[in-house]
Amino acid sequence: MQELIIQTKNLNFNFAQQKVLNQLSLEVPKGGIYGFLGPNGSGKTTTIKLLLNLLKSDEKNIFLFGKELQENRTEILKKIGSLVEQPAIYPHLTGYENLKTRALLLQVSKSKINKILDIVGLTDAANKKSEKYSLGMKQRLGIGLALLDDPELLILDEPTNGLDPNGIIEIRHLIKDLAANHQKTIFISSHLLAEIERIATHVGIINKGKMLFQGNIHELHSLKTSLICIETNDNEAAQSILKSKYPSLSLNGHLEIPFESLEQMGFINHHLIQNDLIVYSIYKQKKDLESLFLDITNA
Ligand SMILES: Nc1ncnc2c1ncn2[C@@H]1O[C@H](COP(=O)(O)OP(=O)(O)OP(=O)(O)O)[C@@H](O)[C@H]1O
Repeated sequence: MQELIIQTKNLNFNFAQQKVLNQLSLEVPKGGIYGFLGPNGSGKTTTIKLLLNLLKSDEKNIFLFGKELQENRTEILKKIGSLVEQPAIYPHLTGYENLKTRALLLQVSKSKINKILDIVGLTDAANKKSEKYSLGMKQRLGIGLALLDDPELLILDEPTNGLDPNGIIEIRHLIKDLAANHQKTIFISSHLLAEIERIATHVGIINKGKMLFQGNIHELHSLKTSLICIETNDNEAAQSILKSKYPSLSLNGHLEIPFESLEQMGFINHHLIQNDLIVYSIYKQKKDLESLFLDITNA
C-alpha cells in the first residue's frame, strides 16, 4: 500500500453549533498532488487549519507522516510548508529581502535563496519591491517562503484564487515542477474542478464538510459517463421515436442519451433515418467534470 503523508480518520469539527467537518477521512499519498475540491464554505480552509494545528481538534485522528499530530506537533510542522490565505510578505522589502528575513528566522542558509527564487521564477524580479509584484508573483513568493525550510509537504489553500490566466498557468507549472522534480507532496485546495483536473494525481471532493469522492484522477475520470448527442431536423419528433427505448433521453437543444456502444449509435442513426428524419450530427461526448461535480455535490 502507498505511504500516506496525510490521513484523517473520521474527522469532525464544529464552530459553535455548526458542524463544519463531518466524518472526514482524507488519504493523501506520498509524492502526489492532491486536489482538495469543494464549493465555497464546504470546509476546505477549516481542514487545512486543522492539519496545520492552527485550529485544534479534540479528537486525536489527524496523522501526518504516519504520526498523530498533537503528540508530534513540532516534528511534524517542521516538515510542512504552507500558504493559507494571503502570503505573509513585507511589501516594502524586495523578493530577495523577504526570503532573507525568513531565512534568518528559520536559521536556514542564505545560499538557498537564489535557488528558491529560481524555482518560483522570480530571479529577474528578486530586487524589486514586493509591493510592485503582481498577485501571481506575490503568490509565488509566498510559495518560495514556504519552501525555505525544504518541507516534504506543501499545503496550499486556493493558491490560484484571483489570479489572471497567466498567473494561474505559472502557479500550475510551479506545482507540477515541485512534485516532479523536487519530491514534494502537495495538498492544494480549490473550488475549480477544471484547475485541479489539470494538475492533480489524486482528488478529494467535499461538500458541507463531507467527503463525497476520493480517489486518483483516473478513478474520477472513469466516473464520467459518456453521452450520445444527436441533432436532427426535428428533435421533438426524434425524442418521441426514441423515448420508449431510451427513457433517460433528454432534450437540451439536442438529444442526449447515455452511451452504451458504437452499435447503439449506429442503430439510433438508422432508426431515425428510417422514420424520415434528417440526422445533422450524432457524436459521443464525455460528460465534463464540471457537470459531474454538480451531480456529485447535488446528490
Ligand atoms: N472562525 C470561524 N468561526 C465560525 N465559523 C466559521 C469560521 N471559519 C469558518 N467558518 C464557517 O465554517 C464553514 C466552512 O468554512 P471554510 O472556510 O472552511 O470553507 P472553505 O471550503 O474553505 O470555503 P472558502 O473557499 O469560501 O474559503 C463555513 O460555513 C464558514 O462560515
